[in-house]
Amino acid sequence: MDFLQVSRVWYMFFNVLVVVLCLMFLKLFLRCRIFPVLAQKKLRENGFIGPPPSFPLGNLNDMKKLKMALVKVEKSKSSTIINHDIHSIALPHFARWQQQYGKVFVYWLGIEPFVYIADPEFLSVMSKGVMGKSWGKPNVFKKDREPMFGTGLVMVEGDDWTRHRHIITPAFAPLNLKVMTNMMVESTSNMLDRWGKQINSGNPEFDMESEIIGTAGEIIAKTSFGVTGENGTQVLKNLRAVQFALFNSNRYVGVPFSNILSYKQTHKAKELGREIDDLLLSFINKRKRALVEGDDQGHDLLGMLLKADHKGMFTASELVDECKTFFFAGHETTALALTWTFMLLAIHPEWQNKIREEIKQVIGDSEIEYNKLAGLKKMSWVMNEVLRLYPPAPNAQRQARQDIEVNGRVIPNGANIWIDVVAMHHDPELWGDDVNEFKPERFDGDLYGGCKNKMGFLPFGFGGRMCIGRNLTTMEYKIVLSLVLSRFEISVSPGYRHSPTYMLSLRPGYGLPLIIRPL
Ligand code: HEM
Repeated sequence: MDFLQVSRVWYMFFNVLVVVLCLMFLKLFLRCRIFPVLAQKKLRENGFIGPPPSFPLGNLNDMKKLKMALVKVEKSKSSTIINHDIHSIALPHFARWQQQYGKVFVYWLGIEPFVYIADPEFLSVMSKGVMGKSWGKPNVFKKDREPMFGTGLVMVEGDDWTRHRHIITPAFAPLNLKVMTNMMVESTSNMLDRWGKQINSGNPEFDMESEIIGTAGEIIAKTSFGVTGENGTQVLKNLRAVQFALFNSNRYVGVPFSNILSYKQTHKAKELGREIDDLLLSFINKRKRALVEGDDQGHDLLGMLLKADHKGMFTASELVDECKTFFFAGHETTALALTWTFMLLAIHPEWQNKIREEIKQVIGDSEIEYNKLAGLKKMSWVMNEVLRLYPPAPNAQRQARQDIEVNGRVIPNGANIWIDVVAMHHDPELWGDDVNEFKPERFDGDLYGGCKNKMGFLPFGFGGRMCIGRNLTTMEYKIVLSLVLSRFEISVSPGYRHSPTYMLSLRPGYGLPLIIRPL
């Protein structure tokens, strides 16, 4: 090849490279600038306005500033005040924007538009025309939370969602849950014995949040995939570490190339995710072999799925994703429902007594039996009231996979939807003037607690995608609460600082120190 030929090849290569780079740049420009501008125009034409976004952060900076301002105000306040009017404390940006733009508006996470909804009437009309399988889950979260949920039930869409939901639903049937009673009693009793020892040694103060999260983690690992012992500890450790890497950091979800900015955490979460997958996969394979040999005694959700799944409806990796999903969707939510319950009962000893009385009547001195739990009616009111005031899942999310018309306005295909459950649960127009008071009796004979619109009370979401684990949660809630209140009385420690904080879920910002005394 002479010099002329070589330089011609280089010239062509260079030209191709320039074209490829230009195409890549064009694609990027379209995705990051043109499409968001077009989406904003379309939303505005349909009457959806909101705080003006900037490029590339959207409204993330405003959110941060409002949060910082709140932290300053909070620091100047007395720490002893426990106020249940928490919307502007936990979600100050939404509270502020609601005052300016009403109960439906648009805000931006980076280049992703979110239609914010705190109006149950709007929500009701919007969701009427869309079936469970036709809803999307925001792609931006799907990608971000891949190590936690993979393509499990929380994230899957379309016909795949119908298939997953259809296979999984029977695993949560009452007969299957019944056999988990002993697993829950055992883990809770171990925790209470530990408390007894600590109290006897002269220290009656406990951080209830971490106590309950530890026990709920153990319970969900046992009831979901039967993991105990050393394997169980390792899986639990990794699962928590993934969550920590993803959510205890200041990440810019929705901002182009944000993964590079938070490369360390994202990479760590992915690595841990892969380790969890390997651990669970080896565990699942072992269980599959045991099942074939007629030797699987697992009364957990995985056991139910494996038994129902003998025709191979789920692949091994789908089973792994479902196990992770059960853990992440079910562990902290249940733990937080209990944690907030203990806070509320600690400041309302009269309700501790009422429930204790009910436990005596319904369960007496006998062992806890699944069939008796339904008789704990007042406890159900308390659970509902806690989920209303402090919903562990403070929002529900969707993504439109088609244009959706709501009262003549169109939510365009691709727009994300953010339903603010905390706002609706604290809206005096829906609940009346006593909206921010702890009044479990509002649920006496009324599943919606007197809310003026049934879509205004959504602790477990709505429509076909409503939480599949709500019966499991109710069972665990009642078992743990019955065992704790039968042995102990609780009060708030002077060290408690009331600061409900949004961190994917709604949790106490500084833990929940409580004083526990044997009865
Ligand atoms: C207090 C406890 C719990 C709360 C507050 C809660 C709340 C929620 C909410 C708000 C949703 C979204 C619904 C929607 O988008 O409309 C959901 C979905 C889901 N939850 Fe729960 N949950 C709890 C416990 C559990 C438990 C114990 C499990 C399983 C072990 C579980 C598994 C799931 C799954 C798999 C989904 C996705 C359902 C689907 O998209 O088809 N949850 N939950």
